[in-house]
Amino acid sequence: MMMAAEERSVSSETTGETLELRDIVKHYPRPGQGRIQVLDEVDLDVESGAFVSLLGPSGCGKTTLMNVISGLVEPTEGTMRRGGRDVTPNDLSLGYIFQEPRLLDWKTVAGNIEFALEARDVPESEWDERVTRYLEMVNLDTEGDNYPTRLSGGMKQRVAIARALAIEPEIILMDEPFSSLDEITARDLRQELLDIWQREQKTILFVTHDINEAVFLSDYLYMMNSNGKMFARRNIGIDRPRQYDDPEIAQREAELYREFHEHVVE
Ligand SMILES: Nc1ncnc2c1ncn2[C@@H]1O[C@H](COP(=O)(O)OP(=O)(O)OP(=O)(O)O)[C@@H](O)[C@H]1O
Repeated sequence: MMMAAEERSVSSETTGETLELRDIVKHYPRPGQGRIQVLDEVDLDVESGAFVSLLGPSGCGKTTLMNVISGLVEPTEGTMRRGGRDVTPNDLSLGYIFQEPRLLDWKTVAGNIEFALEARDVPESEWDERVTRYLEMVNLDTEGDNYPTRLSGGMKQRVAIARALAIEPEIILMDEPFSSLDEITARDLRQELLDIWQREQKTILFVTHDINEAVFLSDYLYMMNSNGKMFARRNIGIDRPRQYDDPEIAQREAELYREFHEHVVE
């Protein structure tokens, strides 16, 4: 049943403290033009245990914002806080999944996961158990000795998800992870992702420009305009488990699309 957006609290299990971004500004130098502003005083709350989506038109600064959270990009201004304290990306337990799987083709599937575990200083004695556990979780337990070049696009993205989960992060950043896949595969993976999110009680921040995807997946979503300004935070307010063909999904998508369209400067 749909509830008024403002009435619904976020997630059934919130286990920790909210990550709060405040007044994040990012300027990039632009040769011959001084600089461009990509993020304009962005505020964002990622509540622990929540599935949060970030929706915005191409080039508005979504990836830049994810990179600020992960530490790949230094913000020009702004703060990240958690539990009343300033935090840096190094204080956060983060996994990052990109649009492309970014696997190492010369390593096996298991080797790719071990590579990530080694980089995070996970003791080698734990590698086998983690590789097995997370490959099973994404239904690839028979592929550990295979090489990425022999896998389909959907299977590669599953490996990328297993690799991110294997380091057991608290927060998973996902930047349009399913946008290069066909819709059938993407639907399967979205469902798997939701199953994992609920079972493992992860916090997910998910970038997309697909409103239907955001509505299907999220507890709440943020909307950005082309000028890098965050103009709305909206609860989805549809009970889980959700079905793609549920008219409530289509109705919420239409409402949010109208609002998004009104604000996005083309
Ligand atoms: N390192 C950089 N140096 C200069 N400009 C950059 C840099 N990275 C991104 N930009 C510019 O910042 C703007 C925002 O880019 P960003 O990748 O964050 O947008 P996005 O919303 O993720 O786009 P998309 O949806 O197409 O992936 C773009 O105009 C881009 O050209």
